[in-house]
Amino acid sequence: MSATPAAVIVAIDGPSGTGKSSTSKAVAARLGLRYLDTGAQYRAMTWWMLNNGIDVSDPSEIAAAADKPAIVSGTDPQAPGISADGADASVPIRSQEVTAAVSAVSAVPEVRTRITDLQRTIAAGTQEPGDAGTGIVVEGRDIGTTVLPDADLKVFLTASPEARAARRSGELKSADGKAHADLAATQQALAARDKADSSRKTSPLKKAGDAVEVDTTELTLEQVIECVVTLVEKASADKAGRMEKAAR
Ligand SMILES: Nc1ncnc2c1ncn2[C@@H]1O[C@H](COP(=O)(O)OP(=O)(O)OP(=O)(O)O)[C@@H](O)[C@H]1O
Ligand SMILES: Nc1ccn([C@H]2C[C@H](O)[C@@H](COP(=O)(O)O)O2)c(=O)n1
Repeated sequence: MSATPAAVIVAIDGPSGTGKSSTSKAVAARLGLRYLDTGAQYRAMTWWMLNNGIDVSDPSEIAAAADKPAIVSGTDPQAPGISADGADASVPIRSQEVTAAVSAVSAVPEVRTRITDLQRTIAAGTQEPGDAGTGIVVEGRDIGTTVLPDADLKVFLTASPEARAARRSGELKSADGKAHADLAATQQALAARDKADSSRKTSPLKKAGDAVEVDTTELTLEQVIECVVTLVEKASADKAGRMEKAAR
């Protein structure tokens, strides 16, 4: 008889616009797992700094302020939510101003240490009663390499620059109601953010050696979700099998 599925820790990394958030939320909702958007945490830190007069072009000012705001992330995949010092940050963290500054803020080691500690506490489930021993899907840039190197499953999503820009400008179009977002400008902005995120010294965007790479360029979102659900179910069954064997 097969073992009951085990609670799993899933790391989903990749560049911007590859589908990490959409996929992670849907997979977590389907499998009854918690969900953590780590990009939202870096964005909330950036938003707080912009609102509190921190010069985000000065790494030493960023470092000195890194331990100041209380960043609280929800883990419900249907309504994750995020706040900074008690203020709801869910909407403003998606502004152009925050997007333009977040790579600089997230490159500062003191910021990364602070946010990484938070991420590990949330993943361990020790923050909220009832979370301990429950699984989670954590998405970001360095989850498989640095934050949760012992994750039960690591997935690295990719997509061509053209596909990613088309997805993003579709999003911008629906947000501002204008007929066309500038595709070339969107592609350029994505490339600049990828370059900054993958070339920083501390914990850059990188595929973990043991991650499963999924190229989403030619896949619909639903196909990507199906693919990752299958990978998670297998990782969960394998883990349950190992636990059962160890208990014998
Ligand atoms: N396979 C896909 N096919 C078509 N559209 C997709 C696919 N995956 C995601 N999308 C769409 O692309 C957009 C970006 O997706 P999403 O926000 O999930 O990417 P992301 O990797 O989390 O980006 P970021 O790191 O910038 O937050 C969304 O509008 C989403 O619906
Ligand atoms: N684990 C992570 C997650 C995010 N970041 C930084 C780099 C991104 O450009 C930025 C915003 O992320 P997004 O909301 O676009 O997923 O946050 C990081 O450094 N490490």
